[in-house]
Amino acid sequence: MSKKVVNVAVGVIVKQGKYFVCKRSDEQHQGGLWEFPGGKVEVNESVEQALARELAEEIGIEVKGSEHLLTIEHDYGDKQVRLVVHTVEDFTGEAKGLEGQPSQWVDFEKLRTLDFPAANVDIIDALAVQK
Ligand SMILES: Nc1nc2c([nH]c(=O)n2[C@H]2C[C@H](O)[C@@H](COP(=O)(O)OP(=O)(O)OP(=O)(O)O)O2)c(=O)[nH]1
Ligand SMILES: [Mg+2]
Repeated sequence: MSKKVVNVAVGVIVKQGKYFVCKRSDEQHQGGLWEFPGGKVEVNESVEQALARELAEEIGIEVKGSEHLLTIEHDYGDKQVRLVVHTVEDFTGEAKGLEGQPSQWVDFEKLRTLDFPAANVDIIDALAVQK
């Protein structure tokens, strides 16, 4: 039987050339690493709906528009994920960690030095190409 794949909506929030990242808590899967905010797509929800919901819940912004960047399938061994990554430049509100998670705005040079889950290598590569 093939393993269940968890669909995750991920948002790369960009403002004035900087990227918003949050730190995953130690208890979470891939805990202690930086992430682009987002979360699991629920049943009867589109990726865009999940993205808007998760970004409202986790960082308090309202997404007005987003662009698909790439989709990554990655098997962590204990969990198989499909990250559907969107770039979000069109939003209202001030991004902040609403769930107590550390967060920061970083430029690309800093972004590439942060510790992310392994699947995120492809996201950083895609952003490097865009620049
Ligand atoms: N949000 C996010 N998840 C990522 C990234 N990279 C990566 O491998 N993941 C993985 C880690 C998790 O296995 C999964 C996302 O799950 P999540 O913990 O954010 O899901 P969620 O917000 O719905 O939270 P919960 O229900 O687990 O509390 O995707 C990333 O950049 N951002
Ligand atoms: Mg999440």
